[in-house]
Amino acid sequence: MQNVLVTGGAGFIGSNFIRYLLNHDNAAHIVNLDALTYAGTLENLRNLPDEGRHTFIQGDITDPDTLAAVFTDHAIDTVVHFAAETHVDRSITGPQRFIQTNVVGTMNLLDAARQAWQKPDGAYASGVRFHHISTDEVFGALAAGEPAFDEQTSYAPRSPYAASKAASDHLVRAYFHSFGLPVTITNCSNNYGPHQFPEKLIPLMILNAVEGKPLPLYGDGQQIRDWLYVEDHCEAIYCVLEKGAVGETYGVGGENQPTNQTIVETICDILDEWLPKASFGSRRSLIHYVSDRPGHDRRYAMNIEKIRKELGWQPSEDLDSGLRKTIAWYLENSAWIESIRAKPDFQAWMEENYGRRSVLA
Ligand SMILES: Cc1cn([C@H]2C[C@H](O)[C@@H](COP(=O)(O)OP(=O)(O)O[C@H]3O[C@H](C)C(=O)[C@H](O)[C@H]3O)O2)c(=O)[nH]c1=O
Repeated sequence: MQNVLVTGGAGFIGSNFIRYLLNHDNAAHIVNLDALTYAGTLENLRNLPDEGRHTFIQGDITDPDTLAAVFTDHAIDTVVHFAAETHVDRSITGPQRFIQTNVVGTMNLLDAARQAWQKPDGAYASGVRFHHISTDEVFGALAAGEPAFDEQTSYAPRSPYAASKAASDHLVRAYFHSFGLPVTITNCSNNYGPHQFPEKLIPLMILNAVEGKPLPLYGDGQQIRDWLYVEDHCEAIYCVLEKGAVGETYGVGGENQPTNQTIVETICDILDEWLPKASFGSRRSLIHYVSDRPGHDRRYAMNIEKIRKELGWQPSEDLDSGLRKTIAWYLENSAWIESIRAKPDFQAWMEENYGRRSVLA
């Protein structure tokens, strides 16, 4: 792994991965290709360790010419593909962009890798790897008590976002089987941690609770996610790049499965402990139950026995300490928050989203 193309490296997980790689791998040079859509920001790349090994290029994976030039100009030997539209609510109000970026963009990237790496005899340059970052949402929804998803679970996506990621996973496997492209895939559970865009549950609730704004829980708030601290996720990806077998898929989860209500209550309690007492009393009083997300998946959970047994990875962050680190980061990074808030798309989305949901209780 010498010249690593990270797509979507100005986003939440991608920028955390770049930091992780620069800290843990002395040799890797990173080319970060990011379109800087609403969720990507150069603020995520401030103060990188060993900055000289990071090159930023603004560009879109839906443009094949951009991709061909990046592979040629930078002699890319490894791809770690994060670039995607990721917010389920946005996929419900506007699926088009999800298909363009997540499906067409992934296929373009697979084509570019194949063109750059495949020799005339059909063999590939040695040591090349295409790693695809995916999600446990491709497996659909679990009921309470059902066993967690694993690598054998059938695909059953239910949101346009999940369907687009399922399609991208199928394409990556198709390029392995049809063209021999050396691929690996990870399907991760819900990430949280520093630099996450505040449209997602945890950062939205932190910022609203700090400001005394309503905390909108969808439906009954009893949905379950499997929360994975982003640095644990980055470690898992690095582990798969180092030790994972070509053609294989690995599930990555956090083994923390509280209800959404418990997560939000815990955030409120930590802020009550850390900040001066609010005039309205406990921050839990800000919780409002609002109309549910259409087709809301009840529960996700990822079985991690394969990656644990075969590659020796397991998450190390427990939810309470991970949440405390995350909340501390948001409290200490007001400049980052202001830069996100200044984005016109952020304001428009928050207004539209709050307007759409009626407060039920
Ligand atoms: C924003 C928001 C969310 N929620 C609920 C909806 C979900 O049950 C849970 C988490 O929602 P969020 O939108 O943060 O994430 P998911 O829909 O679970 O999907 C996330 O995790 C997977 C793995 C990905 O692959 C997605 O890219 C990622 O966005 O909280 C609320 O109750 N209120 C809110 O205001």
